Amino acid sequence: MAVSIHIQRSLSSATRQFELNIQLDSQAQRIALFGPSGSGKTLTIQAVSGLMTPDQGSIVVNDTLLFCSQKGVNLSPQQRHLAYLLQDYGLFPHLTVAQNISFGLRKGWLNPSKKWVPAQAKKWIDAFELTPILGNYPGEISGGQKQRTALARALAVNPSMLLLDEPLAALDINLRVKMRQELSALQKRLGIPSIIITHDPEDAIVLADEVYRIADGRIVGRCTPAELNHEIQRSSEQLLVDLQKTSH
Ligand SMILES: Nc1ncnc2c1ncn2[C@@H]1O[C@H](COP(=O)(O)OP(=O)(O)OP(=O)(O)O)[C@@H](O)[C@H]1O
Repeated sequence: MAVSIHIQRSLSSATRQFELNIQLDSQAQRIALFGPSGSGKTLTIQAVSGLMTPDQGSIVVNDTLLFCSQKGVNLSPQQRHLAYLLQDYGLFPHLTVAQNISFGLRKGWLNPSKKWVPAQAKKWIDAFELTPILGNYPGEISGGQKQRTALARALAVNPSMLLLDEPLAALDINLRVKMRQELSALQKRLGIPSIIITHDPEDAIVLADEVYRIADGRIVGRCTPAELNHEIQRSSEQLLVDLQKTSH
């Protein structure tokens, strides 16, 4: 994948001002934006998906110009053909699992009927073993099933890229480890490019080929997952040494 993000956006509320200034060029298939809460991860991924319009700059994904302030280009989220998996999965609570998955494939504005399952959706329902819960509502299924439902909905429209916003944050620790491995296997199987945003180093290590650090609205560094892993291990060893020192 080739991604080029060069964007600026100023945001101000009554109490604070935030400057987003992202400069990123990558050829990696799987990218992680890794940084603390409030660093600008969501704003960046929203700009790529078309949900937030930068004040200026450009965004190119695989030779397609998605946004360019100079040329007056700003494709709608639908025109961008990207799948955006939200942190809380964004499932419609009043629609069944089957209806949620079929939602993006419906023709017209009406909700999909409870019986209609298009072929593109069927493929993902089988892949994620969702058949037994097709008639259930989001409130009646587990966290892992919600995530698989949201993924099936995102993938059913045949996107050219997958945008993942803290995809594991809502899961408990055991399920998180399992779903991280499942997601990694899925990335490899599909070969679909992805951008994941996360504050969890484990996500970045397992789900990316290239890690971009983000802080205060800027990209402040780049490393490989192996380098990040090494750094995390070193700092936890150091923490252990410090703890031993203070306990003597
Ligand atoms: N409409 C807005 N007006 C003013 N400030 C905003 C607005 N939207 C976002 N911000 C600020 O921009 C900053 C970056 O927000 P963003 O949601 O991108 O952070 P994040 O890195 O995704 O954080 P988290 O991991 O907590 O989701 C935050 O400090 C936030 O308060």
